[in-house]
Amino acid sequence: MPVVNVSAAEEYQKYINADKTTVALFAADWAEQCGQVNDALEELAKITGEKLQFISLNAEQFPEISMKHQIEAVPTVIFFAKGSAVDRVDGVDIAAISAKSKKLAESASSAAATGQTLEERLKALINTAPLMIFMKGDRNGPRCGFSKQLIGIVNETNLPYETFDILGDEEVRQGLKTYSDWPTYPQVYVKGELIGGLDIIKELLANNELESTLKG
Ligand SMILES: N[C@@H](CCC(=O)N[C@@H](CS)C(=O)NCC(=O)O)C(=O)O
Repeated sequence: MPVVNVSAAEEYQKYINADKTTVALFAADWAEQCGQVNDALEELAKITGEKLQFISLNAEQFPEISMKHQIEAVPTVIFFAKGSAVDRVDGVDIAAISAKSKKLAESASSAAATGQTLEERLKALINTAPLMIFMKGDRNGPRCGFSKQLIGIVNETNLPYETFDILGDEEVRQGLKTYSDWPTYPQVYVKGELIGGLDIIKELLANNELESTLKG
């Protein structure tokens, strides 16, 4: 399916709320670079056609939508999964748009192959191990100070655990925040139940309750 030029708000809503992930280009006629991004999306649509859908809309024609998504410059591309913005690229960064689109198409394929919904996938992921940590990076290379501190504390307990790098999967990164109603990473789960982030782990440590809590 080629890039669909959306001309009504209802049409836009229908696309972004669909089961298929939507790549939406916020554009303006006067900004030449939007054409470049549109052409790139047309090419991506040929490759990822079945997995993703592509739309473009005139940002100025939809001021409320543009404001809601803080469109400060055109072109901006926003990736929507079931109505929620899960990622974006501001400006003409064709490589980033292409990489993100391909990644989302891949995760759509794996979800389709296993027949899993995102919720089922998240549930399976948080139950991967009795002690499960969702973080930025991994235990050998945490990519955020909070995740690094958390790994340092958990390592002291010598308990076995598994990690999931949310930086490699935007759908999980955003989806788990909603699923668990917890807006940040790291997130620590024991037997599928959320314990909390770094502050909670520090609190448990200070109260001498960390090891017993992590054992479940
Ligand atoms: N006070 C938090 C600190 C964690 C935090 O603020 N994480 C931020 C920055 S690494 C985060 O995950 N933001 C959301 C995101 O990056 O998706 C805790 O106790 O875990």
